[in-house]
Amino acid sequence: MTADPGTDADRDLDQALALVSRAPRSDAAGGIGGTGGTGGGHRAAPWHRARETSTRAGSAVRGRTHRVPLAAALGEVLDAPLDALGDLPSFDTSAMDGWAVAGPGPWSIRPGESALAGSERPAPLADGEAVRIATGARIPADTTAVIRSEHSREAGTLLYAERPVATGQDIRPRGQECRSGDLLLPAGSLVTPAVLGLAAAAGYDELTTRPRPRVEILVLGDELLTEGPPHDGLIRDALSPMLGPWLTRLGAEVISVRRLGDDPAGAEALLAAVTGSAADVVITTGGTASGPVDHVHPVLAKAGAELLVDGVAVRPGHPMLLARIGGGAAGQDPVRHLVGLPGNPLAAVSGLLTLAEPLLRALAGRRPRPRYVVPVEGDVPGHPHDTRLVPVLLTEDHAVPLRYNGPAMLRGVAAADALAVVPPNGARSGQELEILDLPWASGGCFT
Ligand SMILES: Nc1nc2c(c(=O)[nH]1)N[C@H]1C(S)=C(S)[C@@H](COP(=O)(O)OP(=O)(O)OC[C@H]3O[C@@H](n4cnc5c(N)ncnc54)[C@H](O)[C@@H]3O)O[C@H]1N2
Ligand code: MOO
Repeated sequence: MTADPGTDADRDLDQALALVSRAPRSDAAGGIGGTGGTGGGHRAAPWHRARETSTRAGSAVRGRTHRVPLAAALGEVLDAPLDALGDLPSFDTSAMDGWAVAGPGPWSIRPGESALAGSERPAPLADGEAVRIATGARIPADTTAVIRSEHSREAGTLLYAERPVATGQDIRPRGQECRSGDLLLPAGSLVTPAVLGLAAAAGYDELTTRPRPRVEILVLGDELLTEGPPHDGLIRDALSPMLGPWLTRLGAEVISVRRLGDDPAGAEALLAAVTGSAADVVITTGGTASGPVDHVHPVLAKAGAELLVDGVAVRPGHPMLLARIGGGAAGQDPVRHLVGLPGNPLAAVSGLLTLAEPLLRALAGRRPRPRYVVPVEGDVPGHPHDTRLVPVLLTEDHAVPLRYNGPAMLRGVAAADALAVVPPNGARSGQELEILDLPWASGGCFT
């Protein structure tokens, strides 16, 4: 933020800045975040608690719903149960290529006729009769069994079984998988490719789902180049190319990515987004600490935002924050959240996994990701008070920490499968560490 504001709006913002720099940071989150300053103080939220707060914040928002064609529902969550619209299979079906037979053999072959999948139902079988049938074809009335072609022998007009024949064998009876009205999947299920297949098999053309949370990304900073090598104290913007696709992989709909300067116009644009964005979540990068032009906190104060998390006891990324805007006393205004990611690129990744991911999952109606642990290979140094998130490669049975894991570095995480959660004071070789999979490594890419 620069001095010498020219307009009323600039002056307002400047006053807000002055207010915030005099007063201790809001503690409105009931002690969740703390006064923080740059967020790394002793009142920063413990890492697990910050994630829980984020999940709770997302779960508290009444979700939107929409009805969409099957393909558009992929990666969203069902808002209504998936009930069987009819019986499945909807008719008695042959499970094998072979013969439909009635009664004990040998059977006389019905000449010139085959029951094929999708074709009309053949005439009922008389006792002692056999008709050629294909997998998926409708079973003629009065059939007692299907005999696989490789278990049968034709001799002239007669058919012989080469194995004992059990009544009902290789017939899939109508309703074997479900009866009309059965619950196939409860509301809250994630629409995976398998769910799309099931929904189609059950006859659905559309599904009612929770839409993806809309995200707007605001990259703050004057020192950022959009092309070419870094020069003259200017650096490349590493976050714009990374965050959009990453958030998409986390299940968000990214509606815009904008760069804002550190000048009053940038602060005004930030305020406008905080108070009026069409997004459910505004994600900012940079400007979270206490530098002379760090204006995220002052803008949030001016917008009357509630700081739910203001600093997290995690390295890198401790100045990250989560704020709630709107909602009103009676909950009449739309609720929007802001996740403030620190500008250092690995610190931004840390904030993405700590605050943005749990928030987005909850807003999308998804359950928190299951926790799992893997033994670490080698001792890992810890921070005396804070959790560390360390990029790791996953082998069959170990997490192998990677070098180049400093807050300003992406070299480690770019080669990583996951981040390991290292408790305060570090971990001994073989100790089990919680693992946060990166979305492309965990196979969740269809979202
Ligand atoms: N007095 C203190 N200063 C700082 C503290 C502190 O506790 N006390 N914390 C440090 C830590 S830790 C972090 S993390 C950063 C957070 O800083 P900000 O969120 O305010 O971010 P900036 O100051 O804007 O930038 C920090 C750093 O990151 C670079 N950056 C910013 N945006 C991008 C981008 N899009 N692509 C690549 N690199 C980016 C920026 O140039 C700076 O080098 O604060 C410390 N300071
Ligand atoms: O939180 Mo900062 O990430 O240590 O650079």
